[in-house]
Amino acid sequence: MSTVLKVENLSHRYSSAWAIRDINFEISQPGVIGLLGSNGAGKSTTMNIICGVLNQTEGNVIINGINKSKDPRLAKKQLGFLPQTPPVYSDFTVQEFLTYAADLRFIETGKVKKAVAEVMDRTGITHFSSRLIRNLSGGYRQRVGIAQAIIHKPGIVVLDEPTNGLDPNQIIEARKLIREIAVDHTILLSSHVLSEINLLCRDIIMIEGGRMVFSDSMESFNNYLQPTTILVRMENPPSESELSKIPGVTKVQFITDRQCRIWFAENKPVNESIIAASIQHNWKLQEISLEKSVLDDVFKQLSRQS
Ligand SMILES: Nc1ncnc2c1ncn2[C@@H]1O[C@H](COP(=O)(O)OP(=O)(O)OP(=O)(O)O)[C@@H](O)[C@H]1O
Repeated sequence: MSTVLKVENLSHRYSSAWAIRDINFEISQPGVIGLLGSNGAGKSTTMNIICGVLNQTEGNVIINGINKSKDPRLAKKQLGFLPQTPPVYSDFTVQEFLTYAADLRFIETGKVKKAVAEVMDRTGITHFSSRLIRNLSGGYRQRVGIAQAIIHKPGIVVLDEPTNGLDPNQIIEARKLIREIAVDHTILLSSHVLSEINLLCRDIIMIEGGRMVFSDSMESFNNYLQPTTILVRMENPPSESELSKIPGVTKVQFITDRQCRIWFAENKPVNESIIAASIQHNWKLQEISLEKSVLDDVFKQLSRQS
């Protein structure tokens, strides 16, 4: 399948410091690709460059074979963008705003009406077509934001933290819509929340401190996450110091009277030793489960390796 987006040696320097250095990746088929990074990692800078809002200091962005620096207008035609704050005008109705967006995206005048109707249907906002955007809920405003990003049927859609600021129900709805759109679009979606990327994305690109530290399938990322702690619940638990004596245990912390979290040395889970000790001392084990690394630990591990 042909490459939809290629990012080559991308670096950007704001006045005082480098925000991103040497980012490289290639995306070639429909689906959602996650751009994961903590706050300040460089996600927005990368996305703003890809979408032509910012010019990179070094490197290339090639969209559907078109180099963004050489032919920005044609490159932009291949791309839809929803920035962190939806670029919607509160005093426009949904229909007026999308008609305006169609114009900005160079859709031929005779085809605008149909494009607006189609995209409202696709994003589930037809019933609000005459409503002022200022009177829409955050979730529907976000739908309008997504609609303007796909109205011209671009090859790639870039969504910068699209579920940020939405309530839990709106988040579920937004994810559903993103999955639907991903059936025939390639979506690059940023988030600082691993679980969000995990739920939505086929592949993951992770940046930290402006550098790319991981790029592979979500499946191999999940395999990479090693368990580092065990959550244990016992009806008759021993003291913290007694648990700490089990070989391999590095730290014990009680969360409630009967539940504790146990840390162990890297790659050496101590679950079997805990089960054996519980039987021996009648601690009455009720629950034991391995917990995978928290995102901060993953960032640290991957950053160290790069
Ligand atoms: N206009 C700017 N001028 C100077 N430095 C900037 C500017 N915009 C961003 N930066 C810096 O560049 C780095 C990357 O910022 P960026 O906004 O791309 O990160 P991010 O991963 O999108 O973070 P967030 O999730 O908080 O938006 C940060 O250190 C940030 O402080």
